[in-house]
Order: sequence, then structure tokens, then C-alpha cells
Amino acid sequence: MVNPNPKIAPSMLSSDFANLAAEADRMLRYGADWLHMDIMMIRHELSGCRTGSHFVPNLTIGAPVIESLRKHTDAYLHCHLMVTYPIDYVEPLGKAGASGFTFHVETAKENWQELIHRIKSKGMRPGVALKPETPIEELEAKDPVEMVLVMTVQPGFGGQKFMPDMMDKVRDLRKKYPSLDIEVDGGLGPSTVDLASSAGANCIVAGSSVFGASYPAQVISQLRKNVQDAQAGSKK
Ligand SMILES: O=C(CO)[C@@H](O)[C@H](O)COP(=O)(O)O
Repeated sequence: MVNPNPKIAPSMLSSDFANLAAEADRMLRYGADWLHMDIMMIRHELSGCRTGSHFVPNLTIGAPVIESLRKHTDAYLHCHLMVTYPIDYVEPLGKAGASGFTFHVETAKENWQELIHRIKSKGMRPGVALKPETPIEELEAKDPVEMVLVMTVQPGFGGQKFMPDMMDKVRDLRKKYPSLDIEVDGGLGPSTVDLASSAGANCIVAGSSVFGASYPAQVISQLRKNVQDAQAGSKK
């Protein structure tokens, strides 16, 4: 049975980082369930470094920022790790006060069990992310997780165009794992959420559509209502 309470998570990547605590507070007042924190390390061929935890063509925040934000809020801080060695970040993020720790499936080939065990032991909820080109079969024969994040854009930047082709993945995941939290991330807003929610997504990450709106609270409640309506429809 899918969780009847949808999670709407504004992506703080679209917020004003210079006023992060106030931005977080604003989103929670507007009705956000989670705050989505994108932790990125730039890909090594772009940075010129040979080693390190690089995964995407961008660089954002890390544990010190999560720690600072945690001092201002009790919110569920859902961290999406776009780094090559997520295991290195479990301890610091756990200490900093992260609530959820979602890593990309290809970054945990050898140490899946160990990574999940460590995430849980630090009191965080583990999740796995799938890039657009990563098939759901990558999850087979692995210890189950409670949440899968389906990227609906290439990871790295906010403000990109939603990829509707990813909905087959969401549908297949929902069929296979009826009670899984399925999150979609990238290009979500009032005009695209219907595709995701009717495919079976129950957690929605939205950056530019929320932060760029004149009335973000309206967008958040619209996203929630859309997921609730889709859930109610699928029961009929
Ligand atoms: O992880 C990412 C991008 O890599 C996302 O969380 C984006 O930040 C979502 O932003 P919008 O597409 O909603 O503007």
C-alpha cells in the first residue's frame, strides 16, 4: 500500500543560499513536507582533479551547510548525494543532522549493504537515485530500500525540462514495489506533476516551479492535491 501522505519537497538548490534558513522557513510555512538538499561534487574531467568524489558538472553544498541549517529547523532534510563516494559523507552528514540520505545506484556497486547499514546506523533513511540512463534492473538482487528517486532530468542543475520518458520507469517501479516511496526530481511543476503522479510517484521534488512562483504555497498545495487525486483514482 503506497503511503497515503504525499511528500512535497522544494529543492533548496533554487533558493537564495545567502538566506537559506529564512528560505527553508518560508517553504515550511508554505506547506512543504521535506526540504530537498542537493549535494553535488563536480565531475573530475571538468574540474581538472584526478581523484575525489565527483559526479556531476556542478558543485553545491556539503555537511557544514546542513549543520548550519539544522540549527534553525527541525524539518526533514532530504539529502540527495550526487557524489562518487557517498560512503565518505555518511558520518559527516549524520552528525550534521541530515534526515534522509539518497545515493546514486552506480556509486554503491561494491558496498551497497555496508552503505545502507551505515546510513541507518546514523539515524538517516536510505534512498537510491536513478539517473535517466540507469534502468530499474540495477536495483535487482540488492537489499531493498524504502525510497527510490527517479531523476527526470540529468542531475546537475535546476530549471531543466522534465523528461516524460522516465514515467515508464516510475510505472514499472510502482508495479514491482507497491509500497515503495517513489520520488521524482527535475522539471516538476503544475504542468508536469500529473504525468508523474498518475505513473505512481508519491514524492515530488520541485525547485524552480516553487521558488519561481508568485504564490509558492499555491504551487505546493496544487502538487499535493494532484498526487492525492491520482492515488484516489488508482484505488477506484
Ligand atoms: O537534483 C536536482 C538537479 O540535479 C534537482 O533537485 C533540481 O534542483 C530540481 O530543480 P527543478 O528542475 O525543479 O528546477
